[in-house]
Amino acid sequence: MTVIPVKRLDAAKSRLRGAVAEDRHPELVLAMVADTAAAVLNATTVAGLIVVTDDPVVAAVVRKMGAEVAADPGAGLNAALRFGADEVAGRAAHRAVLTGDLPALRPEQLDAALAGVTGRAFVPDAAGTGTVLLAVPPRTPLDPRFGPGSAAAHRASGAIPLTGDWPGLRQDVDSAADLDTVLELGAGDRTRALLRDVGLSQACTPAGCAR
Ligand SMILES: Nc1nc2c(ncn2[C@@H]2O[C@H](COP(=O)(O)OP(=O)(O)OP(=O)(O)O)[C@@H](O)[C@H]2O)c(=O)[nH]1
Ligand SMILES: C=C(OP(=O)(O)O)C(=O)O
Repeated sequence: MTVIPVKRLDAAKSRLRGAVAEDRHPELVLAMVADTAAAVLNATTVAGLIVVTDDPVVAAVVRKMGAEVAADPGAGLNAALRFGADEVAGRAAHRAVLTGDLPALRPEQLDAALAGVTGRAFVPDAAGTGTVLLAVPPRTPLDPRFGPGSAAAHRASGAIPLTGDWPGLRQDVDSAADLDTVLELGAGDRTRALLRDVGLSQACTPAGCAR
């Protein structure tokens, strides 16, 4: 089972504000969440998805896609993750938590990363400082340490870093520059459509991408 935490859309991705017009910001965040969720739900090794959120729009969209929704306990990101992981304990071999800002995630990249989970393990983000995925086998506490410098915190807590050729999995979107990168990697349909709509899309050919 996989868990994705999502902040309320009016508060989410504050560092990304300004990348698109203010009134389109919630749509962009939602599109990235939906593309992340779609990739997770299409992964063959994932038994199901639970989204921990207090946002009614996010809840409605991901439910329609086939995810379950749990209310955010309201005590921050790691509390939301612990709560989500507890909700699915005993329902699957492995539990994985994933950030909701991975619009270029591909199901096969998630499958490949999860195949390497033999103990408590994490996937650092592309920058190497943050974390995009933390996973545990049965009966192992999740002990999430997301937040600034989380890759070092997960490593220091004994989690095994997993690295592989998983560019879509590792590329989270925190800034406007990250949007360019996910477009180059190949963002999911919803994110690409939104960015095209606001004039930020790229035209890609086998020779490369150009604005
Ligand atoms: N349910 C829940 N999700 C959270 C919370 N804080 C962060 N998240 C989610 O955790 C994931 C990773 O968080 P960040 O990359 O820091 O995203 P963010 O907090 O929206 O971004 P900034 O406002 O720019 O810090 C995203 O999917 C967020 O929506 C929280 O308190 N509750
Ligand atoms: C919350 C995190 O993401 P970011 O640093 O990308 O905000 C994290 O890496 O723990």
